[in-house]
This record gives sequence, structure tokens and C-alpha cells, in this order.
Amino acid sequence: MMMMGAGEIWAGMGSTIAAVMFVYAMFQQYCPSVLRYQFQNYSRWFINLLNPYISISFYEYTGERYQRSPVYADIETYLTGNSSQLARRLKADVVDDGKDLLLSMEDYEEITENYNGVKLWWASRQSVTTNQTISFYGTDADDRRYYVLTFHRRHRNLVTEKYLKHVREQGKKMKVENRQRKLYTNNKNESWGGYRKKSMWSHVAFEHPSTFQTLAMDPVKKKEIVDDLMTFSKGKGYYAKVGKAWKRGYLLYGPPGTGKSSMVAAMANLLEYDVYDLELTSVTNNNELKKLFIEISSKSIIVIEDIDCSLDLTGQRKEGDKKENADHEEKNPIVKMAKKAEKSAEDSKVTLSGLLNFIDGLWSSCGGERLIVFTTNHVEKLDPALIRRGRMDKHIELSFCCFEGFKVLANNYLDLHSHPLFETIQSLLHDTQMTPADVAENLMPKVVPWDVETCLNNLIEALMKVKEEAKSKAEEESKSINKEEAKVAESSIQ
Ligand SMILES: Nc1ncnc2c1ncn2[C@@H]1O[C@H](COP(=O)(O)OP(=O)(O)OP(=O)(O)O)[C@@H](O)[C@H]1O
Repeated sequence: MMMMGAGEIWAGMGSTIAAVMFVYAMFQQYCPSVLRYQFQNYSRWFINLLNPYISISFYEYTGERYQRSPVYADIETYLTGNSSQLARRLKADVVDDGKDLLLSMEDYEEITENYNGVKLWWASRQSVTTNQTISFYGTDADDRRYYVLTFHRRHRNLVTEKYLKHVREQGKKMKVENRQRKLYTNNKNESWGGYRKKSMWSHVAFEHPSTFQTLAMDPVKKKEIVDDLMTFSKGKGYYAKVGKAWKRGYLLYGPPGTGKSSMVAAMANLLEYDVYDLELTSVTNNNELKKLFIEISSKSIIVIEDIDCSLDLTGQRKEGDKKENADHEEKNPIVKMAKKAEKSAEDSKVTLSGLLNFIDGLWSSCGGERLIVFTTNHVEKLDPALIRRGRMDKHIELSFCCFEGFKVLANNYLDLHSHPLFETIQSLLHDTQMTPADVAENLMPKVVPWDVETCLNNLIEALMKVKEEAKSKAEEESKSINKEEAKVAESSIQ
């Protein structure tokens, strides 16, 4: 009897569905389109009336240029943090250069969340159209990913006023906490079979251990730099008020091995910024420099190391001027054309004005919160225009090791705060010039097991050697000066 009943129900349902389909097909075929449209609108309205749930979509790319939506990015981070507990289908990505596994919500997965006793549903979706194009940003602009948040309409105010704010705040916080800082460099990329070369950023994880605590330098100067950096990083409102782009230029100069690169790393570690190590010789022209600049994110340090060696900026500018004048004088049209071609080849290089534009032109204000650092061993070789205050706001000289610097190194390398031999070292450092790199090298234990006396004595020996060398060099110099003076005196008598 039971079996018969089920069979009859199925048969009844089948004929009802067939009848509905028939009516629908007739409606589609014979009903005028205006009426059909009205009917569809009413039926949608009716369904919405019965459906008490509201949904909001958050698309990954928005706007005309398909910029990645910051709201989507915050939600993504928030859900990635929560999904490993809530989702049943997860996808795993390798992050932190293969050291960690990041679990996030799989596409088309849904999770249920409870916020202040209210139930909400998040779903990850993807709308794929047939019109697929590869966009400028390397993403498939038509392949649109989005999240859908669904909730009961009686919680509309709670969701729009509180919950979404909470999601964004948490997402931002989690992003800062999980952020793996990066060290970028621009390499020349060959594309289209080597036809076109352009400079692009590539990165590795930034893991330099240098900090201001480990930097050997005068403590007063160190504090001044740290204060300056902290004031800058908190100065968003101030910069906006005075009408200045939120960026600051630092010029680090001094002999090799005095800690210029170490200071850049310490700055990045203090402010938790990424580092963009710009290799100017790999940049083809000013335009490419501008493109590289646009790609730099905020909270970053752009560093050009050994700027005096990167490009002959002053020379190029002067040569360019000379060439232009020579072109005007040239009468032979063939020679003139050849010279023009040569000049345009030269133009496809970074010039001083291109670099100045990079530092403080209109484009330089894009992104904000950036430090630009130049390092050089020969400050005197640089064009004054490049390093004038306002462009390079702070000039920092890194010099030979002082006693305070030595104490930092002794603490770093030997865990030593004081020792009877410190006095001898202090007096030797006062009389000699040794870079922190050399002091550090001499302090480092060379054998196992090691003891502090041996390390300190190694340094004392090295310092005495340098002192002796400097003394004999000075004696030789004074001898040769005396000889010169004697010659001059002799010739004046004759
Ligand atoms: N002031 C310093 N404090 C601590 N360590 C230092 C300092 N200066 C140099 N060192 C040590 O010497 C090494 C070389 O220093 P660094 O590369 O920072 O010098 P630099 O001035 O940038 O040299 P170069 O001009 O040759 O690039 C560092 O790895 C670090 O161990």
C-alpha cells in the first residue's frame, strides 16, 4: 500500500511539472514581450517579498581601470583568518618563501558566521563571461571574483553599521600582523623573444637583521635619526596640512664599511617598511623609471645605493647640452640625421632631470609614506641639485668607529658590556680611523672555543697596526713636503 502511495504521488508530481512547463512554454511563445516583462518584474517582487534575506556582493576589481578593491582585500584577509576553522573546503597556498602554508576558503565555498548572536553567511563566487581578456594588470578582468554576504533583513542596521566595519578593521589588523616584508629589485626582463627589454620589480622576503640597537654609531646621532623617522611615520596629517607629499629623502654618506646599507635595513625594520632597491643602470629611460615608481607601494623605502656610481648624471646632462649645440651647427643632412639618431639613443637613458622628477615631481606624491634613500661613498661627486635640502631632507654622515660604536659591537658580537681592556681600545680608537666593519671583523671569534680576551686583543693588535701605518704614512708625507719646500727654497735662492 505504501509503495503504491509513493508511486501515485510521483506520477501526480510528474504530470503537474509537465503542465507547468507547458504553460511556461506557451507563455514565452505567445505572450507579448511587454506583458512578459511586467510579469517577470512582479514575480521577482513577489519572491523578494517572501524571501527575508538580503545579500551584498563585494567584487575584487572595481572602477574603470579594474583596480583591486581595498574592501575586497580586507574581507579576503578576514575570511582567510576565519575560514580555516569554519570552511569545509579549503585551498592551500605556500607563503613566506615556502616556509608556511596559508589556508583559505575554496572558490564556491560558503561559511556561516556568528556575530553578536546573529547568523551571517559568506560565499566566495566567480562570474566568468565568455569575453576573456588579459588585462594590463596581468589579471583576467572578465573573470570576476566576488564575495557574497547574506543575512536576515531584520539585521540590516547591525550589518551595515557595525559588522562590515568590524570585518574591515579586523582584516586590516590581520594584514599588518601577517605581513611578510619584501625586498624588491628591478631586473631587466626580456620579453617577446628578447625584442623588448623592460625593467620590472621582483622580490624576495626581507630578512635583514640590522636594527638601530645593533648599529654602531654615536648614540645622540642615532636617537636623532630614530626620532626623525618616527615623526615622519606618524606625520600623515601634518604633511597634508602643510601641503607636502608624504615622503622624506635621506642621504647616507661615508667611507665603505661604515654601515650605510645596515642603516637602510635598520630603518626598514624600525618602520616595518618594504625595501625597493633601485638599480638605475637597469632602467632604460625616464619613462620606465616613472612606471617603476608607480608600482611602488606605500610604506616603503626606495634606496639607490652608490648613487655616484649608478649613472654619470651630471656628465650626461652637460654632454647632452653640448651635443644639442653641435647639431645646430651641422650642415650636412646625412651627418645631421646620424647625429640625431645617436642623440635619441642617448635620450633613452635616465637623466638627472628624470631622476629629480622621480624624487619630487608630481608623480612622486602617489602612494605616500615613502622614504627615498641615496647612499654614496663620495658625496662631493654628486650634483648639488640632487641632494639639496627639500629633496634629500636629511644628510647623515656615517664615519669611522667611535668608542660608543665599539661598545655596541662588543655587545653584539661578544655579549660584553665592560672589560679592563676597553680603556686601551678607547684610546686607540681616538687616535686611529677604523671602520665599524673592520672593528666587527676583528672582534669576531675565529676559533672554537673562544674567549673575550683573545677577541679584544685581536682588535687591539689590528688597531695598533693601523696606527703604525698611519704614523709612517704621515712621516713619509711630511718628508716629501719638506723636500718640496727645500726645492722651492733652493730655486728661489738661485
Ligand atoms: N655602523 C655599523 N654598525 C654595525 N655594523 C656595521 C656598521 N658598519 C658596518 N657594519 C658591519 O659591516 C658590514 C658592512 O657594512 P655595510 O654594508 O652596512 O657598510 P656600507 O657603508 O654600506 O658599505 P659600502 O659603502 O661598501 O656598501 C655589515 O654587514 C655590518 O656587519
